[in-house]
Amino acid sequence: MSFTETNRGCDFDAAWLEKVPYINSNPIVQLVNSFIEKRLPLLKGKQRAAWLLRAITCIDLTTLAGDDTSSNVTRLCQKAAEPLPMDTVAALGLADSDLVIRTAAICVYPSRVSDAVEALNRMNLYPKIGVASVAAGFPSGQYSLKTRLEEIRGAVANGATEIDIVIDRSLVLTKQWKPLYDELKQMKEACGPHAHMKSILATGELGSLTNVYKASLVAMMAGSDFIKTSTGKETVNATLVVSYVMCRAIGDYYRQVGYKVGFKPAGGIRTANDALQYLILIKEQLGKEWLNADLFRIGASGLLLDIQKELHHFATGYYPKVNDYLFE
Ligand SMILES: O=C[C@H](O)COP(=O)(O)O
Repeated sequence: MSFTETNRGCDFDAAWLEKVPYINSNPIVQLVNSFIEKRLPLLKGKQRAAWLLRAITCIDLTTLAGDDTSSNVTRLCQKAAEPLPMDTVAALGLADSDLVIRTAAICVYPSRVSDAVEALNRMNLYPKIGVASVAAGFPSGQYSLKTRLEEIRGAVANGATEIDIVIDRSLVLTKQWKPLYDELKQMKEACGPHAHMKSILATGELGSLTNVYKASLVAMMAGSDFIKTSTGKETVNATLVVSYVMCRAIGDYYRQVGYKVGFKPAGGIRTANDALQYLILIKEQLGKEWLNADLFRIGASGLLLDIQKELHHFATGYYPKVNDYLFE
């Protein structure tokens, strides 16, 4: 990953938000289902394998558990560096190629950032593999702004290269768009000039698709480098329908303001098919240029195993059993 100073924000535009029409979910559900049903079966054989490899390079490999320790964070970093077993890499014909398959980043709690930085440094992969820290009172956002900002600064000081902040959903539910913008501007400032800010909207708690669209716009106006669906801790996490709405907002923002903002679905993405559906959606909505780790991430703790199994089967004709992974 390259880290350049980013400035994707613009002034708060209340008139733009007022013009946003009511967004009805029914036609979007039908539209999304119909194009995914058509496109997904068309991805077969080598093309499907290539898309799965692409998906791996866009994963923010995540552990966000109360029992995380330096050991499991170290193992996560090793997985991020070598997400596919050697025999799969060899069978795919990638062993001698220049193509290095790694995940884009790992994603951890703020107190595990130093462990991740140390582990990646030992492999000379920091910051080639990014260290994303959740912050700002993850997952609820229900803390004072002061402590939320301090948490961001602390994670950056410990070496986080990306900060996944959560928004205060109460500001959306009470339509306080300008206060939301002001908070997010301060969070972006707390990230400093190098750490990228991903804004988690927690769409499952925003009440309506219209709110999802408006919150997406406000997060982008405030300078977010990415907008992200969910923490993985809400009752409803990433869905294709909210992703469609967020991608519409990203496309509209790009046409109006001129900045490309990234998209990160997260929460409950577990299978190769789940991942491919998001890739199809992004390509359809935003175009091929968004299909890389600078503009697209998948936040997932449990997706890699399913992709590993499918690629192994594709390359060798053998479906590994769970036991095959026990001693990795
Ligand atoms: O940001 C990433 C999410 O917390 C991951 O959610 P997951 O554990 O459901 O994959």
